[in-house]
Amino acid sequence: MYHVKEAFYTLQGEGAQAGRASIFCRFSGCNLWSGREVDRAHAKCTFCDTDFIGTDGQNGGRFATAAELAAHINALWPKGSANATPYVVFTGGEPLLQLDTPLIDKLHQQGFEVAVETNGTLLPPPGIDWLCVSPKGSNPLAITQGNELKLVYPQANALPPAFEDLAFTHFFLQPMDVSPLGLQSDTIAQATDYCMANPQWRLTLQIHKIAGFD
Ligand SMILES: C[S@@+](CC[C@H](N)C(=O)[O-])C[C@H]1O[C@@H](n2cnc3c(N)ncnc32)[C@H](O)[C@@H]1O
Ligand SMILES: Nc1nc2[nH]cc(C(=O)O)c2c(=O)[nH]1
Ligand code: SF4
Ligand SMILES: [Mg+2]
Repeated sequence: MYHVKEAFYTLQGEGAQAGRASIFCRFSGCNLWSGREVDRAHAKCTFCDTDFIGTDGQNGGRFATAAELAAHINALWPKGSANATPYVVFTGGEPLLQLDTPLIDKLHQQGFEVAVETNGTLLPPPGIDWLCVSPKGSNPLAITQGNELKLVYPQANALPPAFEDLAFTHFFLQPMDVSPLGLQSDTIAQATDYCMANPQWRLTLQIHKIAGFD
């Protein structure tokens, strides 16, 4: 049984694929936080910007089989876009708690490229077409290679030099959005300064928040 918080058609807002039309499938649940505000301060990941509890979001629900969830995702992709490769981004919560080979296979059969946004602490199933790893504090990485490493910045226990020799094609700093924490801090300026001083790193901004879409 797959538990999906929400699923929607939008543009990828982050990283090297920013601007690309995408179905986002947000799985429920995470291994680093319960998702409850009362637990945030003591969680293994404390700055999350996302509600991933339950299955009550837009197009959310419980799906008994890979075929059912793949069909649900396929129905959200616009018809008559024959020159674009359909693209689905699995996120969460932590998608590697639920994403499996049968679901990836079904999506490939339907012509989709499959992307994943993960905290990197769990091993992925084979067949993922675009893997984005976003380390969280001192939580050990199980994944040390992929397409992009997207580090939320700054994090006291996850400094960029700890990651810069890993086998990723792209290295991004994403300024921490501290508004979910009720804080104010110029993390965009801090990330900008770091990328200018350390050119291996590129700045990525969350364009969906700037532009005002999901
Ligand atoms: C909500 S997470 C879900 C996927 C996975 N659990 C992970 O952490 O990568 C999606 C993306 O949002 C990023 N993110 C979460 N909270 C953020 C924040 N407050 N500011 C900037 N990026 C954030 C994560 O690092 C990750 O790249
Ligand atoms: N537009 C848009 N792009 C995104 N890229 C990563 C997101 C995520 O929450 O994983 C996200 C999201 O929530 N919305
Ligand atoms: S690991 Fe990802 S989903 Fe889980 S709490 Fe952290 S940012 Fe949110
Ligand atoms: Mg998000």
